[in-house]
Amino acid sequence: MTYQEAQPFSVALIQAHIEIGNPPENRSHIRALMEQAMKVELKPDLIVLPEMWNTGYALDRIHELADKEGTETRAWIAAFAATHEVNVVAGSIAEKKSDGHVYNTMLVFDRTGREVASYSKIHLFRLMDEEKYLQPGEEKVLFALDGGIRAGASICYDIRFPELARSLALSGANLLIVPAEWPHPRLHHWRTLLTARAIENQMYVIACNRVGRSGDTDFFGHSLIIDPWGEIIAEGGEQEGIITGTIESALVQDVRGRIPVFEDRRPSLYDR
Ligand SMILES: NC(=O)CCC(=O)C(=O)O
Repeated sequence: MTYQEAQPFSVALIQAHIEIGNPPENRSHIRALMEQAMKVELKPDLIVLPEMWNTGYALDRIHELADKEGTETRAWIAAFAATHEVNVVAGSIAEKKSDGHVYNTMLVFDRTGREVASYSKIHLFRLMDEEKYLQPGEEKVLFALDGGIRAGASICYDIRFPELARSLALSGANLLIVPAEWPHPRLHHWRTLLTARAIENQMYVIACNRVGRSGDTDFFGHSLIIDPWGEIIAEGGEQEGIITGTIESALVQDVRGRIPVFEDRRPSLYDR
């Protein structure tokens, strides 16, 4: 299927609870929610999962729990995508790569089950000790969905670095996808930063956050779909659920035409 600019593209965000350190339980739970998402009246064109959904932040056991070269996740998500003919941004998983390090990695599959991209989080979050256990990725990643939607990858803490989203937009992204495990008390930061990334880059932002308690941390959900004008199209509550919305990438060109931010940039005057 090839995406046409004026064609609505429907999205389902799987705002799930994640069981710390229990990949088999998380796999079957996430799969059940994905099956449920395929049964809604408006069949999604894209499913998005939250961050580190296989293990949660079980960082002290992450070398033992991480998916070895993402083999298991790749197999079942690819089969799901092909069976249901749906694009899947498989949030992110703890992936142990062949270099022996564990990465926080996003995997992306198209409707035929072909893997079209993988992105490892480049900014590790010290407040949750990521830098002690994980290896950062070293490159930004863009990918196309249905041949017409150009998406940029970003994972959770990455959204605090406007340089990344701007660089993805300058490279052609009209949509930013953000899997997350973002907890209280920073709901205000979450909503504000995501909205700012949408407004300043005049792009859609789709952000899927987990819910539930892990240790003494409360994850608040509030998954968001934000349009290029900064309007919130859909927002989850604090309970588990599937958040749906529709995007039209023609709106990106419309907003960029209304306020010519990209034409008015003065990069020669900025430090970087
Ligand atoms: N998993 C994360 O990267 C959390 C980021 C976060 O909570 C923040 O405030 O930034």
